[in-house]
Amino acid sequence: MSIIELNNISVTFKQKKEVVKAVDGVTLKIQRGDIFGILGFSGAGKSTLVRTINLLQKPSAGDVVVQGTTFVKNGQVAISGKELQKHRRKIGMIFQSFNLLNETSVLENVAFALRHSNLSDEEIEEKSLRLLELVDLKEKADFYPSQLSGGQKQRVAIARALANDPEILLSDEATSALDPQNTNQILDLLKKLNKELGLTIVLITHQMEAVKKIANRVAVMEHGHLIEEGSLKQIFLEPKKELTRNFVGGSSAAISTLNKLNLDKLSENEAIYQLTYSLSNVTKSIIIELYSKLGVEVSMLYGNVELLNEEPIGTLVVLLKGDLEKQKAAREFLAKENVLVTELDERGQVNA
Ligand SMILES: Nc1ncnc2c1ncn2[C@@H]1O[C@H](COP(=O)(O)OP(=O)(O)OP(=O)(O)O)[C@@H](O)[C@H]1O
Repeated sequence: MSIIELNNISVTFKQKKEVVKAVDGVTLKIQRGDIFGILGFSGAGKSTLVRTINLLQKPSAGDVVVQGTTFVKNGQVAISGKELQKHRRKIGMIFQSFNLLNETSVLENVAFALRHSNLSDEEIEEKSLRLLELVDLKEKADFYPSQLSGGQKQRVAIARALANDPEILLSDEATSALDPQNTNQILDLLKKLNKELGLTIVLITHQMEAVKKIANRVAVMEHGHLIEEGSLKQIFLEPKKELTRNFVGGSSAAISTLNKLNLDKLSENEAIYQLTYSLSNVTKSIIIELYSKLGVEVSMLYGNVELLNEEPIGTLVVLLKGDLEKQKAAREFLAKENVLVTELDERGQVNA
């Protein structure tokens, strides 16, 4: 049984005369132990959708079932306030803005989440320190949030979110305000918590890099709709929708490399492609064959191999030189070899 089931969820906001359908008929099943990435640009409806899981947002229509308990049936709340409160404690949540209490210490921030527990003051302190140790921040227990870096603040927020031993953690753009180094540390921590505690994580983000690093399943949202869903590998290597291709194409490292190269405008016989492929599917030296079989000249602009759920995935950005016919033959050859081909412009943006 899925740990989270959203069935045909819609959320409508009415503002004066305007009606905004923030979420439109989304059905989603999340399995226990998943790190489920929900990817989409700002305004796609990700936060609104995820807030229906703990009923911070009541859906206008649809069903919400969490850990086997029906919270909402046909758009109607189906659980008492008291029961909901009990269940909510088992659903941790972290945000882009950390939402810490600035007037209290790090330790008290975590302890605050335990104020309704049956633990004694001593036990609360002990547990809060244990949680801070889990996020590697025990030595900052007596500090105040203003004395911490963004990454450290997010770690306090994570410790607080784990205080009531939740099985689910909702992460709403938790790394969006952080620099790349802190982002990586937080993502590593989330992965560790998933592995060690079996925590199911719903990761809302507009950053493909975050999804790539830790998610095992991915859904893509656009204009309130869920437009695509699959395993990380499916989304990465076989994206079906234009928007998904855009997220996958033009990886941020490739874009930054291309910008540094500062290439001139491409001529008619030139094209830049991002090639993405699983190393286990592509064994031939495709680049050599492009030249030897098809007579297409290839310049390498960027290359990288990374692990996606332990599977090595290659990303190359190449400049191909050849007339239109050769370019077409090259694309067909690559597609036949299980290589995802995305055309980029000279700045690394996806050419629609
Ligand atoms: N309380 C609200 N009242 C009115 N409109 C809202 C409300 N909350 C969200 N919206 C609208 O619903 C749509 C989806 O917003 P939502 O915050 O869910 O998107 P998102 O994908 O999470 O983007 P972001 O990352 O920018 O928050 C937007 O058009 C937003 O303006």
